[in-house]
Amino acid sequence: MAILEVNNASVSFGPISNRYEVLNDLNLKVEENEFVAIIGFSGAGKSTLMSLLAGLQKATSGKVLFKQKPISEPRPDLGIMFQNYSLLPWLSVLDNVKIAINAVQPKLSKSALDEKAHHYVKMVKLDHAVDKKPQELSGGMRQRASLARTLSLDPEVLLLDEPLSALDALTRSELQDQILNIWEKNKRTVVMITNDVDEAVLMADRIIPLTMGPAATLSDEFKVNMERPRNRHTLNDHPEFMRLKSEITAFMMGLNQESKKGTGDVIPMPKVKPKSFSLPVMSPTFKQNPVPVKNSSNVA
Ligand SMILES: Nc1ncnc2c1ncn2[C@@H]1O[C@H](COP(=O)(O)OP(=O)(O)OP(=O)(O)O)[C@@H](O)[C@H]1O
Repeated sequence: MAILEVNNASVSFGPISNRYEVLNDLNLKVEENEFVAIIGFSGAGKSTLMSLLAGLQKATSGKVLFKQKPISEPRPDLGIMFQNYSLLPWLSVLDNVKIAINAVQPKLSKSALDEKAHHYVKMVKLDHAVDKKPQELSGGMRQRASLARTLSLDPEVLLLDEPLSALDALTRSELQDQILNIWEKNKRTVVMITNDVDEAVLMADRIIPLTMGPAATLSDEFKVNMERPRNRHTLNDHPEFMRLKSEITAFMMGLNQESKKGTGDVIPMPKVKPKSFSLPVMSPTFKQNPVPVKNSSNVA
């Protein structure tokens, strides 16, 4: 039975006279303990989709259900990690994690809270920076602090909006493994947004492309029929990995081409004809000694 379900959901912004439809008629079913990757271009509406799944954004039409019940507001069992970190700037890394844990487990003793917060900070390899404030961290460190905070809530569903995009390749690999570990060991459900096809194939059970906006929608999925644990070191030689990677890449390039059709490249000209047009006949003296014409745009 699906733990998370989207039924014919659309999201639009702006007044009725000037509606901007970001998402159109989305349908999605995520089963318990599944790992689903959503892949899409910048501006397609991926974050809007995540906000919709997290209960932060209401659907203009259609429904979003968690365990068969409509999601009306954010809830701790749907843990979202935003692309833009959203850490509290006046709190240290440790306190940012503590405040999140405290919100869902207010009765935890001070020492238990401290221990739990340290556990998650260590998990994302930020133990050397526990006392640093967000502005003292690099982008990648902020991303890790944000991930620690989301993981510390121990949510049933992890909604990860490009969680690894600001990381260097090595840290990115390490955190991919961490997320996979947490998902496998704790039997969690993950919906992750990424724009990295390799990452999606390495991590997910299913990969669902989001078409280009406006009015983006979810395309047919790609199933990743590869045994787990997947070995990142031999992945490039795996025939299924190579097949999926090339099929998904070709599909995404097709979406990109499709969205360019009829836009930007050729500007349609209005269907108007000048009434009459003839060049003035110039006198011989003008040809020999033309008086320069002052152009308003280059007059000092
Ligand atoms: N609250 C809002 N009001 C009006 N327009 C919005 C709002 N939120 C998002 N949009 C518009 O919806 C579109 C999709 O935005 P969204 O942030 O979901 O895209 P994205 O795929 O996550 O982009 P990126 O990968 O660049 O972060 C954009 O054109 C954005 O301007």
